Amino acid sequence: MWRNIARSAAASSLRRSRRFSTAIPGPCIVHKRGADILHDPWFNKDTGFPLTERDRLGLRGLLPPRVISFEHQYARFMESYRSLEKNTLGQPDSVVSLAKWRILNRLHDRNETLYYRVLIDNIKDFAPIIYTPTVGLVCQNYSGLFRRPRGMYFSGKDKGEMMSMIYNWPAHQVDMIVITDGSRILGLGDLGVQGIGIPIGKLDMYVAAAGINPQRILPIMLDVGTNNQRLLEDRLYLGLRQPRLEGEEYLSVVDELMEAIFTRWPKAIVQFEDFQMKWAFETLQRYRKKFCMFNDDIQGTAGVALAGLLGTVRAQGRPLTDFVNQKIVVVGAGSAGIGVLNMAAQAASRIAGNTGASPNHQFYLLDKDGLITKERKNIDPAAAPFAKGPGEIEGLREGASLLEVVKKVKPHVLLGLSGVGGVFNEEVLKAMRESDSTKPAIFAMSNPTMNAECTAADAFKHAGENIVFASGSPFANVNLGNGKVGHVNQANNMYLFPGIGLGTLLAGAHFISDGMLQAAAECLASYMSDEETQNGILYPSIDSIRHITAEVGAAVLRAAVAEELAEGHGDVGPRELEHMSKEETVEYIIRNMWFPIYSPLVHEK
Ligand SMILES: NC(=O)c1ccc[n+]([C@@H]2O[C@H](COP(=O)([O-])OP(=O)(O)OC[C@H]3O[C@@H](n4cnc5c(N)ncnc54)[C@H](O)[C@@H]3O)[C@@H](O)[C@H]2O)c1
Ligand SMILES: O=C(O)C[C@H](O)C(=O)O
Ligand SMILES: [Mg+2]
Repeated sequence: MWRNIARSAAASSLRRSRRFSTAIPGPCIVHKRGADILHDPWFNKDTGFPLTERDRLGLRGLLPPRVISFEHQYARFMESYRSLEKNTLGQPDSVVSLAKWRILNRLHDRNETLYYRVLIDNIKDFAPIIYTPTVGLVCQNYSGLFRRPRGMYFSGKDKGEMMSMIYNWPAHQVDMIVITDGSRILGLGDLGVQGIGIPIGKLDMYVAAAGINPQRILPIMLDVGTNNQRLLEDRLYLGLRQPRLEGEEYLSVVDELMEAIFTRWPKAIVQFEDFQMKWAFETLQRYRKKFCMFNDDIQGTAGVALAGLLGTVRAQGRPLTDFVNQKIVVVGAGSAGIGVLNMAAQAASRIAGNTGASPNHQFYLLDKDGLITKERKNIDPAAAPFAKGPGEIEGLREGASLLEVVKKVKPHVLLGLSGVGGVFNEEVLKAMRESDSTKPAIFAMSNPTMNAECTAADAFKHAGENIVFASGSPFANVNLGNGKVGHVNQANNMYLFPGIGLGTLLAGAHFISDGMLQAAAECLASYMSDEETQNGILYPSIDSIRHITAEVGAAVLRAAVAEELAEGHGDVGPRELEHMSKEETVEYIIRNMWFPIYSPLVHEK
């Protein structure tokens, strides 16, 4: 009975997702035979190899005789996943999440086609396991969890060797690379080499959401040491046991890696992820015009937050032009917080029609030392444009506490990117009841869950039921009683980075412009209907992430075409891209999404 239910549920979700599949899978060339294929997750089909293929590839006798269909393999995996869920009921969240991660990771290591199919079809359930928040726990426990490597590892000790090392990667073509130096993993700090989990999780989202072929992705860890004393003393730690490289020494290592990457794959796109603030901004500035790259924490996050901020204006039933009047308090002046403010300021001045008035007078920025004003000593240059002058903050002093700021400003929006769990405490949330907005917005965007500025339940309890709430990590909707539900949005850059990467790739752009990023944010902002935003729903459900990504990708591609940055991809040249309508561009993007289906394997020496 259960088997049938599991199978029919699997079959219906397979049907649902087929709209993204290409009709008949073309053959796939493989340069291996026999057991080597079974041990290669790109090509392995486990018991799914048809008999003719077993003969052709020298697999006969290496597998049990019965051939199991893909649908049956899928149902079998889902059954074991569901029984794991049943068997771990009542155990601590971290134990359950890690057990789920392990079973998914084992499949990932064995059979990527089946892995990505279950991931795509069950993205809402599985994203919190392979991505945020569980990926944070995985990074924290990486040395103990390590079984086999994934991606590439470059270290400070490889200086002078990177250009040849990059050719050790087995794929001929790589489209998307996510790279970290592990220095600021989510809100968990410096995790050194253990941060490799982040590029892996981000690239899984690229496959699931953007349909990038998993044979063309590459997670990279750049290990320049760690300043995390606990890791340096941990005998199981797998990274370099030395303090982080700094200054020119650090930059020369990153330079060498970037040169190596783009020498081998000139058309690749590189996403920088979870670099500590000083290097996040510095590397973005250094490489942005030279290579096709972006920083997701600065630029991806900014677009997602801006879409949410515009959504909160619509949620109040006000026209978008009212955005310039919104008082926004940003807590956290790091790469993410400053990135958000830069993009919000650009949007405000666009909306204000470039009147020349200071676009950011409605923004308030706090860091660990409180409100940032022009009196701040050694102010970070990136934060300086948002520092308040004496005339702008009557009654507030340099370093004023968050509570003081909220009480005085009565902001429309309170947005946290501080990495500190619980800083939106009961008093702060209660103070938001006095907000000048009819629907105050609370964005607790820090990750993972423990580091969120507040929980969803606390936000609705203390700040009131009429708030709009969003968090970076997933929380369940809140039951407000009397049949009412407090909707929880997930304000996470996963809604944008896959579309930014895919749109740039298919445009064949060599540079990711502000216009392309702005197009991505605007596309996400306009995705929801007025009715949805007025019900506090600012972002779509993650179930539709492939569709959102197709739309965002098309917006990015069209912006690249408009700016004459598109050079085309494969057989499709810039002229053809130029002549595509909006709908045709979305269709083009969808047609180019890889979909997990077993292809006939053809051996070639
Ligand atoms: N939801 C998303 O999509 C998303 C995207 C990017 C980053 N993030 C999260 O945002 C957080 C910050 O990321 P980042 O790259 O900006 O980090 P960062 O280290 O560059 O910056 C953190 C900032 O928070 C400030 N801060 C620390 N303690 C504070 C306190 N008690 N009160 C006020 N400010 C405080 C610091 O002074 C610093 O300015 C992380 O938890 C990260 O996971 C979420
Ligand atoms: O990784 C995430 O979930 C979002 C973001 O990039 C972060 O650093 O927190
Ligand atoms: Mg990040």
